[in-house]
Amino acid sequence: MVVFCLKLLGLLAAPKAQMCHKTKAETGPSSAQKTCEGKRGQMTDDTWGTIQQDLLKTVGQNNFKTWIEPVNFSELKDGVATFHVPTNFIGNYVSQNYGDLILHQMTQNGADVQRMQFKVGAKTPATRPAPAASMKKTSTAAGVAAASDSADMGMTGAPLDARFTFDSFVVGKPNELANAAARRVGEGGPVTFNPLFLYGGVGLGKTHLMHAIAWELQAQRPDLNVLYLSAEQFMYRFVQALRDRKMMDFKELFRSVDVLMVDDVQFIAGKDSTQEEFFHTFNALVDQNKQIIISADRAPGEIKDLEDRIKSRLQCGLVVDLHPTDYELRLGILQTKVDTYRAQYPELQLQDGVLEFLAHRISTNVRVLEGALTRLFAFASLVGREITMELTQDCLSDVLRASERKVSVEEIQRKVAEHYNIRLSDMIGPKRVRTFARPRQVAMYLCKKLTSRSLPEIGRRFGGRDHTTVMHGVRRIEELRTSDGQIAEDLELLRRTLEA
Ligand SMILES: Nc1ncnc2c1ncn2[C@@H]1O[C@H](COP(=O)(O)OP(=O)(O)OP(=O)(O)O)[C@@H](O)[C@H]1O
Repeated sequence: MVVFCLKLLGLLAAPKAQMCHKTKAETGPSSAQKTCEGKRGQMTDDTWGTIQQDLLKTVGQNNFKTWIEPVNFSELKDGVATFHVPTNFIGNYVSQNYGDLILHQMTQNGADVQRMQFKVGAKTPATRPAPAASMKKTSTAAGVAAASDSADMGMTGAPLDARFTFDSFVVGKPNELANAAARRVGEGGPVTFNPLFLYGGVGLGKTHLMHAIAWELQAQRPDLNVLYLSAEQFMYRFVQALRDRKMMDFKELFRSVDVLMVDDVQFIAGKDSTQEEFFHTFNALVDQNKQIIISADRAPGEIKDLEDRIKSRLQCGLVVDLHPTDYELRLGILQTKVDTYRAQYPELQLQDGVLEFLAHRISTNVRVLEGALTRLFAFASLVGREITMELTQDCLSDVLRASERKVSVEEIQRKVAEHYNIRLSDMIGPKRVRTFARPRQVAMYLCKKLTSRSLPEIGRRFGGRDHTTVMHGVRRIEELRTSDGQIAEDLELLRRTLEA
């Protein structure tokens, strides 16, 4: 029988980051290990305490404090040992580096353990549940699959991450509209725009905002049935219902929600029958004036292999995008994160200028930015040193290298030509009319600012022009940037597109 209870509270059981540590022990402890067991399968907090003491001896004080101490044993059930960890990063690190060791110690202490999983969150959930996994992000940095939440979630939605709330979402110019729209929908008032369509590049906060809306709806309108799931999960449910001949149940379930939230809708592109079902679900809910919230990595019209009728439906409501982060937003996010880290690592000193440096240098997505900061704090704590510029460059050299801008002259020429709606050949060609000359100068200016090419090199790429022509062009745009609002706006937009 299908479970009809979609109340958000019922959807919140599984963790955000379940990291299964599968090792050779998955096939069962060795016979030698089995013989040394006392009470088979027993494992208590005390046993974990004993194991921790053993681990302390093996890994040393510093590693122990950083990695093992924050790990809390939760339960051992059906051969699966569950631990709670404060962050994904710690869970992944422990799983990768100490997984075998912990498993070994547990077996030595008589525990019948075959597998371990690390869940982010406190051991005993407070009013809010422990951070939970969304179906779409099932793999972890440890390269292991998430636990089988997909198998046992029945017909409920994906759990929510307790960290993804409006309170923890830092608002800046690039995301203020998306944030305002999300907040409005989160109030659960009369449906004004349907659907709300949020889109943006990787790691810019789409999922964070979706979860924040769901949390807010839960607080403001506990009477509503809210269903949050990824498009992948929607497809999974659909296929399962087809297989089990339970399509009526499936339809009824999806049509009985008050708010349907589907994350990463681009996933269903090219999947014909899933699209068809999604289309019918969508229409049925809109007809009943039920709120739909969708996220995707691009605008509806730009999702390839998505049927036109779906594209047009998705465009019917409010379409808002999360722009690539700017420097101020990145700095704001870093400062907010640092405040939380200070509680976790009170002894750590952070030199002035480090956050500004990171906000300047890491211009990719927020996930990368967060990851860099987490690594930096963990590293500084391990080596017991102040976070200086030098330590930052050492510790994050790979991230910093990967984030170096690699915009090419050709890319700039193409984007600028597109922006001003002229042909590429006219931009590079000899014509001097203003319609072509100004975009050409803008492109030269951006080449100078965003690439490491010299003036003569740039000149060569612009139809063999002399370096003095390039210099003149760059200077002219520099002047116009302060006196002509339109040029300033064009430059900002182009720079953002090129750096995205
Ligand atoms: N404005 C913000 N304030 C605070 N944290 C943010 C912000 N934007 C993104 N983040 C954080 O960055 C990480 C990535 O965000 P999220 O998962 O929401 O990205 P996404 O847009 O869904 O990416 P993807 O396309 O990969 O699914 C999350 O940890 C999220 O909390």
